[in-house]
Amino acid sequence: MFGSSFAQDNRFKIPPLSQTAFLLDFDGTLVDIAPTPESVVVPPDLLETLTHLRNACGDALAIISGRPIEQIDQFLGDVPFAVAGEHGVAIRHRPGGPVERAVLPTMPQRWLVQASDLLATLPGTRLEHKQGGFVLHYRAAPEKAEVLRQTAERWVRESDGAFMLQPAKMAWEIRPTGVDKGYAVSVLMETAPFAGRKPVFVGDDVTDEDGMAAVHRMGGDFFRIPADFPTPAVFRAWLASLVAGRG
Ligand SMILES: O=P(O)(O)OC[C@H]1O[C@H](O[C@H]2O[C@H](CO)[C@@H](O)[C@H](O)[C@H]2O)[C@H](O)[C@@H](O)[C@@H]1O
Repeated sequence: MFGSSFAQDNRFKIPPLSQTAFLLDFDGTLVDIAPTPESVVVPPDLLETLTHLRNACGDALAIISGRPIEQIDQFLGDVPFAVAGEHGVAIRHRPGGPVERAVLPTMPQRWLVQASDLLATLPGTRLEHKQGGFVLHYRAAPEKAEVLRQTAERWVRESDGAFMLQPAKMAWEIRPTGVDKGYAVSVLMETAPFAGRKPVFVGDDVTDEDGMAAVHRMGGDFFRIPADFPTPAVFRAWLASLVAGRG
């Protein structure tokens, strides 16, 4: 029902696809949130929709994720043209191109050891290691959120601004300060095929707000799940309606 009303709703009006650049978050936006990072399911028709979208917008399709780029590759293959991972730390401008990594502070290995030891005592929690930081997941043990937050805050405090605590969905992430999703959007929008187009960012989480702020500064549009699209499925239906010419 929602899908058939996009064309009538001015909130969802965007420029012709030939003048638009799409910068899309992954978890909770393109795909539904799953119990664990690796159990996410890419719906069969999503790859087809994104392929049509990329063709229609002259390759100006990027995924801007908190995940490492390699994980996005595992889920989406070479369907997106550009990928930014780890909240903007890593950027690949084109398929098969080099991954550019921002030069940022190195995380003390001691934190990782301490995190690993702590989580071993907290059933239901899990540690996700990234190149520049790590995530403390508590989706299966929500009662552990507070103890994990307090511990993570101590690490961040002792880093004297070099690292930050990123609130995430049922998780806390320790990540280096200095770049964010807004940085990734700005960098990508400087070069072809993105430059000169109107950016559209879609996301669902706190980390996406930097991307939204960046496109807003550039005169672009942003949409949020669930405020604009109640679920990733409705967002996917909007994308499908765009490529079908009904957006
Ligand atoms: O920026 P995103 O592409 O949205 O990635 C954000 C984080 O997503 C993953 O964690 C979240 O999604 C999992 C799968 O649905 C879920 O199990 C977990 O509770 C969520 O926090 C991923 O694991 C992180 O690395 C990303 O930063």
